[in-house]
Amino acid sequence: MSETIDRLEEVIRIRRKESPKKSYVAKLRSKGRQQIAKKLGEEAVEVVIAAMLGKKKQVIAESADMMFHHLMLLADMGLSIHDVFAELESRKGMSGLEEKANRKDG
Ligand SMILES: N=c1c2ncn([C@@H]3O[C@H](COP(=O)(O)OP(=O)(O)OP(=O)(O)O)[C@@H](O)[C@H]3O)c2ncn1[C@@H]1O[C@H](COP(=O)(O)O)[C@@H](O)[C@H]1O
Repeated sequence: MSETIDRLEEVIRIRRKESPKKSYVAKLRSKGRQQIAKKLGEEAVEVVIAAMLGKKKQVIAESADMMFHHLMLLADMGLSIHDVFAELESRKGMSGLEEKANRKDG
């Protein structure tokens, strides 16, 4: 699982520098961060719709699209999914309700 993510992060890092004519990653990247973020939002909505319809296969496919675009957005910001994993790790053992109560303003 982590290997798949690591491989994909590496592919994205390399493909970002390709010609937009040859690579989807390069093409979307050339449109700017707003477009990457927009695409992530669209894919997330598609996951939600598939889930509401109870379509498991579609949820899997749309989740893959969403995760791929999330990795692209993180890469565009000089971040890695491992930064997100570290944040999740730091929350270990803390109830979501407790975390919410301790939150200042985000
Ligand atoms: N995992 C993915 C991946 N998942 C989704 N997508 C693309 O994300 C897009 C999702 O958009 P939509 O579903 O809305 O379909 P669309 O109609 O093409 O969307 P528009 O952008 O045209 O609006 C599609 O074009 C998919 O091909 C991906 N494109 C690339 N990868 C990986 O990235 C690697 C490098 O890709 P290139 O940069 O194209 O070489 C590939 O080998 C794959 O491993």
